[in-house]
Amino acid sequence: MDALELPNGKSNGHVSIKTPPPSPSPFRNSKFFTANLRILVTGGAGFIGSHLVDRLMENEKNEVIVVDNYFTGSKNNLMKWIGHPRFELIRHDVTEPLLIEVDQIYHLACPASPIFYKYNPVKTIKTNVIGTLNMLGLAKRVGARILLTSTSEVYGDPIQHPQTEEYWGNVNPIGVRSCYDEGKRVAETLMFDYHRQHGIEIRIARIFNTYGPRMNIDDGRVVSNFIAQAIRGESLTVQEPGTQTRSFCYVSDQVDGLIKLMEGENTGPINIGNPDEFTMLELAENVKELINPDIQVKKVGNTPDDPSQRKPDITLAKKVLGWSPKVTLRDGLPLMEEDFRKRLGVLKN
Ligand SMILES: NC(=O)c1ccc[n+]([C@@H]2O[C@H](COP(=O)([O-])OP(=O)(O)OC[C@H]3O[C@@H](n4cnc5c(N)ncnc54)[C@H](O)[C@@H]3O)[C@@H](O)[C@H]2O)c1
Ligand SMILES: O=C(O)[C@H]1O[C@H](OP(=O)(O)OP(=O)(O)OC[C@H]2O[C@@H](n3ccc(=O)[nH]c3=O)[C@H](O)[C@@H]2O)[C@H](O)[C@@H](O)[C@@H]1O
Repeated sequence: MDALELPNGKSNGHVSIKTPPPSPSPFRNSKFFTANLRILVTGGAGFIGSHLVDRLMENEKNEVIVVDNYFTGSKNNLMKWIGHPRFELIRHDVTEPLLIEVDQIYHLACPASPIFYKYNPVKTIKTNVIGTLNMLGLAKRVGARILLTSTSEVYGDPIQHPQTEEYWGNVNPIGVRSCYDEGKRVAETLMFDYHRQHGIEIRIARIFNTYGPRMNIDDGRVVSNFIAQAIRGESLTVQEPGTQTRSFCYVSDQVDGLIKLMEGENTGPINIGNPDEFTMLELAENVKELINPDIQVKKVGNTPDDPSQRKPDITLAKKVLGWSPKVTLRDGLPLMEEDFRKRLGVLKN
C-alpha cells in the first residue's frame, strides 16, 4: 500500500516529502560575526561615555549598546558608530526599568557638571538612586558584571589630603551639591549591598576631574570654561579664592583605567585620576600661556560647598590595576583646544 500523504507533505510513517524545506531566514546570513561580550554603556552619549564606547568598539568581539536620555549627552558624540552592526543606541532614562540581555554594564548615566546636576537636583538623586537600582536589578537578572562611575565628590571637602579610598569623606548632606555627592554615596552603598546580598559582580571607580575633547562647550566645568573663554578672547573666570585645587586627568587615561577596572578582579572603590595638583589660578595661567597670552584672568564669586582641595592617592590603582596616567595637563590642554577650535569655528592664528 502507498504511504498516505498528509496535508503538511509528510506521510504516515513512510517518508515522502514533496516540497523542500524552507530556506533559512535571510537574517541568519547577516550574523557574520560572533560577539564575545555584549556591553551596555549607560550615559554613553556623554563625554567620558562616548570615549569609552570608541575604545570598546575597537575590539571586534564586542557588541556595544548605549542607553542615554540626552540630558547632557548628544548623538553627535556617537555619530561614527550609528548604523554599525555591532552598535545600538537607545533613548532611555535609567530611572525607568530596562529589560535587555548583556554581559557587562558600565553605568555612567548621571549629569556630571555642577551647573547641570544642580539644575534639577531631585532628578539627579533619582538618577543616582533609582537609576543605579534599576541597573543593579538588570545585572542581577542577567548575571552581568556592573561598574559604577562614582566620583571624588564622595570625599566632599576633604580633610585628608591626598584622598585614599579608606577616607570616608567630609560631605554636607543637605547642601546644593548633595544631590550629586550624597547620590553617588548611596549608589556606592547599593552596589555593595547587591554584591553582599545577591553576589553581583561589582566594580566602583572614583573618578577625579577628567577633561578632554567632546566636553560640552558650555558645560560649565573649569577646564572647558577656560578653554572656550581663551579661544573666544574672553577673561578667564577664576572662582574665589582661586587657591582651591583640583587634579586633572586626561580622558584617554580615564578610559584605560575604567576598562582595566572592569576586566580586573578588584571590586574597588578605586581612585582613577591624575595626582598632578593645580590651584585654579595655576590652571588659568597654563591655559593663558598655551592658548592666548593676551587674555585677562578675573576673579568671580564661588558657589557653596566648593571643595577646597582634591588630589587622588592612586597607590591602589597602580598596585591592583597596573594603571597610572600618562598624559600631563600641558599635553592634554592643546588636544582639547584643537577640538574646541573646530567646534567653535575659530582657527589658531
Ligand atoms: N568628568 C568627570 O570629571 C567626572 C568625575 C567624576 C565622576 N564622573 C562620572 O562619570 C560619568 C560621566 O561623566 P561625564 O563627564 O561624561 O558627564 P556627561 O554629562 O557628559 O555624561 C553623562 C551622560 O549621562 C546621560 N544621562 C544623565 N542622566 C541620565 C538618565 N537619567 N538616564 C539616561 N542617561 C542619562 C547624559 O545625557 C550624558 O550623556 C558620570 O556618572 C559622572 O558622575 C565624571
Ligand atoms: O571630579 C569629580 O569628582 C567631580 O568634579 C567636578 O566637580 P568640580 O571639581 O567642582 O568641577 P568644576 O565645576 O570644574 O570646578 C572645579 C574648580 O574650578 C572652579 N571654577 C569653575 C568654573 C570656572 O569658570 N572657574 C572656576 O574657577 C570651581 O570653583 C572649582 O573650585 C565635576 O563636576 C563632577 O562631575 C565630578 O564628579
